Amino acid sequence: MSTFRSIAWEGGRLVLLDQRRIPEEKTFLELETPGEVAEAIRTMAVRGAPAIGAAAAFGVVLAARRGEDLEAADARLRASRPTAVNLFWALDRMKRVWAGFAGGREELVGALEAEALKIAEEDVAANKAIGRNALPLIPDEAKILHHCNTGSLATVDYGTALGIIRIAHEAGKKVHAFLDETRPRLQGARLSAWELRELGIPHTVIADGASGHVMQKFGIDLVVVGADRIARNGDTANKIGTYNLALAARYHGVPFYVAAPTSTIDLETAAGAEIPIEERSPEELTHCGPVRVVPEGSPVYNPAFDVTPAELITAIVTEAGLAYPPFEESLPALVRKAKEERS
Ligand SMILES: CSC[C@@H](O)[C@@H](O)C(=O)COP(=O)(O)O
Repeated sequence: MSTFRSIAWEGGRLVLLDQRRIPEEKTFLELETPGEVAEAIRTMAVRGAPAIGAAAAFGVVLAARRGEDLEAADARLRASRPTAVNLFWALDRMKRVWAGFAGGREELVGALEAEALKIAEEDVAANKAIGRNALPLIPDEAKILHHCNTGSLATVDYGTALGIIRIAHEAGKKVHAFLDETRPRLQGARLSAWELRELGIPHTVIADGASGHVMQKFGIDLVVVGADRIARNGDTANKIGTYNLALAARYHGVPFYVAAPTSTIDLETAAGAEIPIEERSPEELTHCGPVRVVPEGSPVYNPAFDVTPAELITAIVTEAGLAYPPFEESLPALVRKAKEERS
C-alpha cells in the first residue's frame, strides 16, 4: 500500500508536498527560511492543523541555522494562520528549547532540530494510535461521511479522521467513505479523494449540500471529522461546513466523531466562542479557478472554519483514548494521560 510524507526534513531544508497543486501535479517545495515557511502556511501550500504545527517547528530550526532573530521568526510564524492551535502548541514547544538556551549556536540548532523531529514523529505515532482507538467504533461495511482533508497531507503522515478510515480498511473492514467536496477550497474533492485513490480505499465524492440527502438515502453509519482547535468544553473548530454536517447527523441519529491528537485540545480556551475564526480572501468564493462565478460587486463572507457545539459531538478520539461528555472532565484527563505517556 502506498504511503507518503507531506513533510520531510532533508539536508537542512524543509521539503513540502505542495498541496495547492494536488491532484494535477505532485510537486515539492524546498524551503530554506522561516519566512518561506510562514508564506507556505498562509497560502496553504501546507495545511491541516498538525501539518502546519510541524512545518512551523522546522521554520524555527531554519531561522536558527541562518542565525536569524528567533523572536522575530516565531512572531512571523505565529501570524501565518490564527485558528489551528497546533501551530501555537508546536511553536511553544520550540520556544521552551530556545528561550534562555545556554549553549552555543551549533548546539542550539541541534537541540531545535531534535525537538522539531520529535514533534513530527510524535504526530505519526499519535495518528496511528487514533486509528487503533477508533477501530471498535467502525462496524464492518461501514458507510462513513468525512469533511475536508485530514489525511497524510494534513498531518505528518497517516492522518486523523481519514487515518481512522485508512486503519479500518487496513484492518480488513470493508469501509466506504463519502467525501464532502468541502467548498470553497475543495480539500475533500482534491486532496481526500486523491489520498484514498492512492491507498485503494473505496470512496465517493459528494457536494457539501448532499450530505443530508446521502444520510437519508444510504444510511450513513458514522461521521468522522478532524479539528483545528477543541475548547475545554468540547466545542470544536473545524473546516467550514462541519457544523452543518453535525446538525444533519443529529437529525438522522448518526454518531458524530471528532478525531484529533491531544495537541489540538486547547484547555486555555473555555468555549468555542473564544476560538479565533480565520476569514480568507473573497476570491476563494468569487472565483472557481480563474473564472469569476459571483457577479462583480456582490459582497461575500468567507469564514474558513466554524464551531460545532459540544452537544452535537458523540465522542472525541485522541491518541490517549476516547473522550465522552462531559468533555470538561474527560478532555483534561486525556491531555494529562498523553503528556505522561510522552515523557
Ligand atoms: C488533521 S487536519 C484537521 C483540520 O485541520 C482539518 O479538518 C481542517 O479543517 C483543515 O483546514 P485547512 O484550512 O485546510 O487547513
